[in-house]
Amino acid sequence: MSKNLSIVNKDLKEERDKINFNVEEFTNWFYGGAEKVKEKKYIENYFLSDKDLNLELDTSYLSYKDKYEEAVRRSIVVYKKLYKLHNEMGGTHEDFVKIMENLRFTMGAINPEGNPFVLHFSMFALTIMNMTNDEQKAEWLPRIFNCNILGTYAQTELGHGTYIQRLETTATYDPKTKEFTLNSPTLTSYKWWPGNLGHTVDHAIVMAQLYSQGKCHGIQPFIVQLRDSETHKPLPGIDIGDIGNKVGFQTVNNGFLGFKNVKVPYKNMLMKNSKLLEDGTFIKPKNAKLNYGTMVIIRVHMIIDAACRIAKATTIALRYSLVRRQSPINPNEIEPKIIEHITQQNKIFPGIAKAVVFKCMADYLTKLHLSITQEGNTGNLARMPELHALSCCLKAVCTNEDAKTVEVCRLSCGGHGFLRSAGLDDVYRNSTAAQTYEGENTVMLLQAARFLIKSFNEARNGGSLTEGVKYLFDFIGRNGKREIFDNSINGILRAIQAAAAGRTYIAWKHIEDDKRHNSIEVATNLAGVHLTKAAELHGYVCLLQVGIEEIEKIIRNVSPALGLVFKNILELFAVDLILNKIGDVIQHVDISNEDIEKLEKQMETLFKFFRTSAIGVVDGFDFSDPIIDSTLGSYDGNVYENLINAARKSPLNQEDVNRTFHLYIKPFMKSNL
Ligand SMILES: CCCCCCCC/C=C\CCCCCCCCCCCCCC(=O)SCCNC(=O)CCNC(=O)[C@H](O)C(C)(C)COP(=O)(O)OP(=O)(O)OC[C@H]1O[C@@H](n2cnc3c(N)ncnc32)[C@H](O)[C@@H]1OP(=O)(O)O
Ligand SMILES: Cc1cc2nc3c(=O)[nH]c(=O)nc-3n(C[C@H](O)[C@H](O)[C@H](O)COP(=O)(O)OP(=O)(O)OC[C@H]3O[C@@H](n4cnc5c(N)ncnc54)[C@H](O)[C@@H]3O)c2cc1C
Repeated sequence: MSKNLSIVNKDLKEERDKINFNVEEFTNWFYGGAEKVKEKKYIENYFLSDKDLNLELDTSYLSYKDKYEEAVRRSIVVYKKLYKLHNEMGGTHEDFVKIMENLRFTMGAINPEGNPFVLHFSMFALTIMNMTNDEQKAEWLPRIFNCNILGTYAQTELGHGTYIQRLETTATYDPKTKEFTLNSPTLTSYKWWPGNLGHTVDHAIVMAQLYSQGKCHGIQPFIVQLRDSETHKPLPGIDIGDIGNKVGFQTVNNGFLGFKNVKVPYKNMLMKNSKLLEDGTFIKPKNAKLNYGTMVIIRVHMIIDAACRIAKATTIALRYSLVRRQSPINPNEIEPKIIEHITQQNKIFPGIAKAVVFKCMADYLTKLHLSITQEGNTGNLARMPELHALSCCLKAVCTNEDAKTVEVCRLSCGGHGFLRSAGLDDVYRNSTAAQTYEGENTVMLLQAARFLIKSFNEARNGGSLTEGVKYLFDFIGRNGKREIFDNSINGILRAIQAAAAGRTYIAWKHIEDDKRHNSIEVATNLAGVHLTKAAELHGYVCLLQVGIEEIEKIIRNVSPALGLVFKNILELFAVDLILNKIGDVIQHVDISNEDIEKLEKQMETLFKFFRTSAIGVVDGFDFSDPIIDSTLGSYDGNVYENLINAARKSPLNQEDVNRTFHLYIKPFMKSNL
């Protein structure tokens, strides 16, 4: 399934013949074991081989409306099959999640501009699973699971996305009727952005300010029916629609929603955390931020999405760079594969390393999330802020890197990279959307910085710190002296830690100085640029630290040949990182010009070693051709044939003379102006 049967381009074959490790072993690591790879391939093939999907149709040429309708049609084909497969597998919840997780990437090939049901199968279902009491679970989960109702997560409004405390939608409780009345009191209170809301779903989790007994109790989640179950017409008092064309996500059907005196029964307020008694008495949750839980889960999931987008983009860029020839390096020699230009290696190899390190981080964060959630279920919420800060920080750093890397990959494919058929445009659009949704990245970094500043104060006062920020103690312990650089992987980690701690100190000092003339909030705002830089550096510390720990474990468990590749990848990530952050490092680390030159030389040596392994690693990401969906990145490397074949499918090429010639061009040419 994953390899097509055409003859492989000879340059690419020659590269593959030189691979000196077992690609399958790498694939098994990337997907969590041979069994999981088998499962992934089976699920992929199960869906993608279905002729009813009509994947031959290039939806990018369709109109906005036709794109949406085709996306809905294809999704229904997929979801019907999903339920069939789920039954065949045994029908457990774990089976369902297994299929969903594999389907995430397959879905990208089926609906490249987004899935009109994604919110139902993620945020809507997860919110009901995690924020309801037992009765509510019993009422809603079967209907959600069977898709008798379809839902989304409606939080963001026209006026507020970031500062959710100031959302304006109101839900006013009347104990006499035991109902809430939902209203959108202003234009800016209209819900705006929720995925699948426009014309697809009939229910939503609505985040609204709860008013009871004359008081506002902050934002709470409500499950609200929006459309009639038979006719799909908006229910009375509901003003709903699609928000229109966007930079990407064209078929996600993001919508707007206004309420005018919409009645919602008492039982529809999600009551796992906050509670409202029938008489209208409000009972606060143990931690008000528990209502932000679904966002945390999705931020954790977004790290693996970023890793996979980078993996896909680098696969395309590298395969293309191994078959494209241009510009002789020695004037009298034949034109080399463009990968021989060292600048091309510099564009692509660090990206491949990032995909691997981000995957390590995604695994780590998923385990951490599970363990902190289990603690939470026993009533221990102590580590919630740590998870919140870490997930915000890494969501921002990984999606920023993702968007940057995908764009560099596009540039590395020259002109052909600008073609839609190269397959990089949808990846880029999804990457850049991820920089904004689930928390705008600057805002996410500022949340992480809050945690850093708190930890810094804790460290100064001799308190205790969580594992991930213990490096702040080292900085304080050095008492103003700089960290001495040593050119080992741990030396690089210590240098990045020193830079992160140093920048945290600068931000902290900025706040302390400004506090003398301003409120703490104003002082914090004035230190904002330093705070975001500190949080970003902290994100890189986490990535490198987890990368080192995880890759050391991996090396102990894989063959020596693959172990060397992992070592090479880790060093590539580390050296690329320190060279990119050298300005911050110089400020806080005793590093000489010779050290920097050595690092630059080391990078060249690392490239040389990675030159032969790179194709094995990207093949090991194991994207099948339908998933890679790229004229430049297919397994066979027949890029020129692919390009001309794709061009011939342009709707304009289906006739040799377009009617505009007779309608406009010819009369214009004959008019003598
Ligand atoms: C059919 C059934 C199927 C079921 C199967 C399910 C299986 C699923 C399998 C896989 C699913 C994965 C699928 C993944 C695909 C996902 C695709 C998604 C597509 C797109 C979705 C996009 C969705 C959205 O965008 S939704 C909207 C998101 N909105 C935001 O992110 C808003 C950002 N703003 C905020 O989060 C907050 O406003 C804030 C955190 C920035 C600030 O909040 P605040 O004002 O209330 O706080 P303060 O600034 O006053 O105080 C900060 C204080 O609070 C602490 N804090 C904040 N948040 C938390 C938290 N979450 N936990 C703990 N603590 C928190 C913080 O630490 C600060 O503490 P201090 O001590 O410093 O005060
Ligand atoms: C593709 C996509 C899908 C989405 N899907 C959903 C969905 O399903 N459900 C849903 O509810 N929402 C959804 N959203 C909304 C999304 O979560 C918000 O757009 C996002 O949280 C950012 O909020 P905002 O639009 O209010 O930006 P703003 O907060 O207005 O940001 C504008 C600028 O102001 C800056 N800024 C704002 N506050 C601060 C601050 N405190 N400090 C410093 N700078 C600040 C930001 O950094 C940014 O540069 C989606 C958005 C997109 C793009």
